[in-house]
Amino acid sequence: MSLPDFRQRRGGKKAFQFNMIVVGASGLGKSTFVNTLCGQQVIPRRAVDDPSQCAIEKTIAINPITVEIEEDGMKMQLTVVDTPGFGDNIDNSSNFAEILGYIERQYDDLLAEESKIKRNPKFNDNRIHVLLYFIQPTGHSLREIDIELMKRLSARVNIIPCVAKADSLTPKELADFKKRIMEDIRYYGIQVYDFPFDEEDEDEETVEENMELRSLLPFAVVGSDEEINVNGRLIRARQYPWGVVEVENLKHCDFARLRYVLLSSHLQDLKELTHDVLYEAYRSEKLSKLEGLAEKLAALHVQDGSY
Ligand SMILES: Nc1nc2c(ncn2[C@@H]2O[C@H](COP(=O)(O)OP(=O)(O)OP(=O)(O)O)[C@@H](O)[C@H]2O)c(=O)[nH]1
Repeated sequence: MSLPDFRQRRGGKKAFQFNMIVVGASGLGKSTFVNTLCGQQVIPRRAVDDPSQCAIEKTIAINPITVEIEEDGMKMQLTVVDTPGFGDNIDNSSNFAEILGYIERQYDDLLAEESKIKRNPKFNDNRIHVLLYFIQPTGHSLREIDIELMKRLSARVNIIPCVAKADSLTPKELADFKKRIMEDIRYYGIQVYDFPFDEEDEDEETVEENMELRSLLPFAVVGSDEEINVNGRLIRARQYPWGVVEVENLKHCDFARLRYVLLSSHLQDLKELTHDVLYEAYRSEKLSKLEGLAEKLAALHVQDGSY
C-alpha cells in the first residue's frame, strides 16, 4: 500500500510518522545521505579537519532529528537517528551496545506505556522502523565488524544494507561487490529486509516489484549536499573533473529507488514488520524473563516459609 492510500484510510488526521536510523563507519556519507533524503541540511557538517583530533577516541553520539517532509503531496514526520563517528575506535563493543540499547529503549518505552492503566494519548512511539547499514565501498567483501553488527541488530530491527559512496566504484566493481556482499549475508545468516512477498497472495505487479528491489540489494547510494546546474536544471549531484554523478539518476545509483522504498512503497510494510514481528518478539522475550524471575522469587519465598 502506498503512502497516499494509507493516509486516505487513516483519514489523514495525524502527521504520518516514520523512524529510521543510519549506521556505519565514520565518513561514509551518512549525514550527507540524510540531508539528501530530506532535501535540506538537517544534519550540520562536522568539523574534522584538525589532524590532531584524529587520534582522540570518539564516543558514539546518537542523535535523533525530526523533520517534516512532503512526499507524494502528503506531509510526514520523519525521524532520522544519526550515529556519527561509529568505527573510529579499535574496540567497538560499546558502540554496538549503544546502538542496540537505543533501539531496545524505544521498545521498552512502548511496553511501559502499554502496561499503564491510564495511557498517555500524546505518547510518542519512537520505535525504529528501518536501519540503513552503510557499507564501506572497498570492492572486496563484508568486513568482520559489519557482519558482527548486522547480525546482532537484525533480531531487533529491519536492516537495509547500502553500499556507501557508490560513485567510487566502476559499474562492474559495484555489481561484483554487491554480489559478494549478498553471498556473505546469506553465508553468515544475517537477516536483512529483503522485500518479502507471498507469491500466492500478492498480485503479479507487487511480486515483480519486490523481486526487482531484492535484486538491487545492497542499494548503491550516492549523496550530495549540493545542487548543480545540469543542462539548465538544478539537480542534486556530485561534480568531478570528468563529469557529474546525479544522485537521482537510476543509471548512476539506487538512491531514488531507496528513497521511494523508504518514504512511499514499503514504509507501511516496514512499520508493520516492526510492530508485528520485531516488537512482538522483544515483548514476549522480556515478559517471559520477568515471569521466570517472578517464579524464582516465589519459589524462594516458599522455601524459606515466608509464603
Ligand atoms: N564520493 C562520495 N563522497 C561522499 C558521498 N556522500 C558524502 N560524501 C563525502 O564524504 C565526507 C563525509 O560525509 P559525511 O556525510 O559527513 O559522513 P558520515 O558518515 O556522516 O560521517 P560521520 O559523521 O563521521 O559518521 C564528506 O566530505 C562528504 O561530502 C558520496 O556519495 N560519494
